[in-house]
Amino acid sequence: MCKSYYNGSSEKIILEKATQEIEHIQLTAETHLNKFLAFAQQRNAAIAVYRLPNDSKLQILCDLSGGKSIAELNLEDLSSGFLLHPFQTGIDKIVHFDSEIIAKINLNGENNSKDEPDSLEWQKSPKEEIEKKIENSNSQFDFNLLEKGSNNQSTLASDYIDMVEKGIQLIKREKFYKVVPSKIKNIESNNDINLGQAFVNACEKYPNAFVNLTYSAKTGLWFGASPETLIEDKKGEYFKTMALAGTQAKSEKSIAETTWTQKEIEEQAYVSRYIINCFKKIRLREFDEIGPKTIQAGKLLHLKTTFKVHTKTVNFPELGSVMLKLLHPTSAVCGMPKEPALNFLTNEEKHNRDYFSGFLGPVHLDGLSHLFVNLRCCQINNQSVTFYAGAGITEDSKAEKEWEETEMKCEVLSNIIFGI
Ligand SMILES: C=C(O[C@@H]1C=C(C(=O)O)C=C[C@H]1O)C(=O)O
Repeated sequence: MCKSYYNGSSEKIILEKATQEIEHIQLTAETHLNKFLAFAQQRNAAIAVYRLPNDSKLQILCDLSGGKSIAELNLEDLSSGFLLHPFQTGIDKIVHFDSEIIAKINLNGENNSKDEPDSLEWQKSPKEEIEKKIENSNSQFDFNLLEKGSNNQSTLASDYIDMVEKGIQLIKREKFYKVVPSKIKNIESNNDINLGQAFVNACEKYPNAFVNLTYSAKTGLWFGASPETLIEDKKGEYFKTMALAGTQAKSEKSIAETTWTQKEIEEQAYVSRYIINCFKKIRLREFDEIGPKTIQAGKLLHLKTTFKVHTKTVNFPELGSVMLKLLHPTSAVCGMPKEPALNFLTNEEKHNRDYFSGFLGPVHLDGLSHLFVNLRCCQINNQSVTFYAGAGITEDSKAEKEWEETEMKCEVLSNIIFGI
């Protein structure tokens, strides 16, 4: 007869020990992210980490081939993945990361404690061996291997103010009605940024932003927390876009009590009008228009109008792809009319906007393509970080105030990265 040595209390101890061990190997979101980023850099892979607005999951997408450059964008032709598009069209910098590996990290609900483990879920991976390699990796992302920043001269306040004054003069002479000059701010870094921690902090601080961190040898390392959707296209269901413009610092007043000046109301109305003109070009008349409403993006407030089309009702399955071509660059980041405003920016801005005020986001993932305007972003280089920001100018603009606005916009991430 087989004797059983069952002993309730020792079994309990074994179980407790095993549970402790499992908890020990469960990691925080910050540690998971740092492992993924170091792995991607070492393998020459492309990686996109993002958190959609008001979501509790961090999504990680990795392309072991390092991403593909695309000559001409056609959303319909892309496989499921992540897209990065620069501000300027017609330059060789549109890059698509294929969704070869997909993982999700569920943050621990509302009272997410930084020391509590966050569960990692593998949704798609080519080999178990890769999962193990990432999970067991102890190496760190090496900032010394990044390029030195090419946009390395911060824009001087006096140069920015001169550019804005010049823009106002041209508006008065009716060359255009609105233009959005941008600047860069370069801050030296000692190459010891904790990317995982910065990402998780940005998610907590900006719950309704699209928080994103992308890296590939082709595109470099970019970090952003964008408040602005360019297109949201849910196959067979809906298409959405938004007119976001007008900026003020959040005061003691509640959002409901916030008031806007004529200048900001006009500036945002131009963006709405621009979107409606794009709908007109394709003879689309049926859309919902919600707003303008005041929304909060960290310490800043903006005016936002949402446009929604029920794609099934209007029988326009390629609406997302068509609207994307018409919308970019919108008058929220370029100006109106588009051509003269763009010429002004090309002639006057001394830096290259690169991916700033372009667009980025997941494409064809679970039937959703959600592209955001790349705002409140920075490029992390070897020994420096370059922050980008712009401000919408109309006839009633005050140049010094616009400079202050760009400073506040740079602080969105410089605060997270450097505490300034
Ligand atoms: C250009 C930026 O933001 C855009 C310009 C805004 C404005 O001029 O008020 C507001 C929101 C964005 O559409 C930026 O963040 O750099």
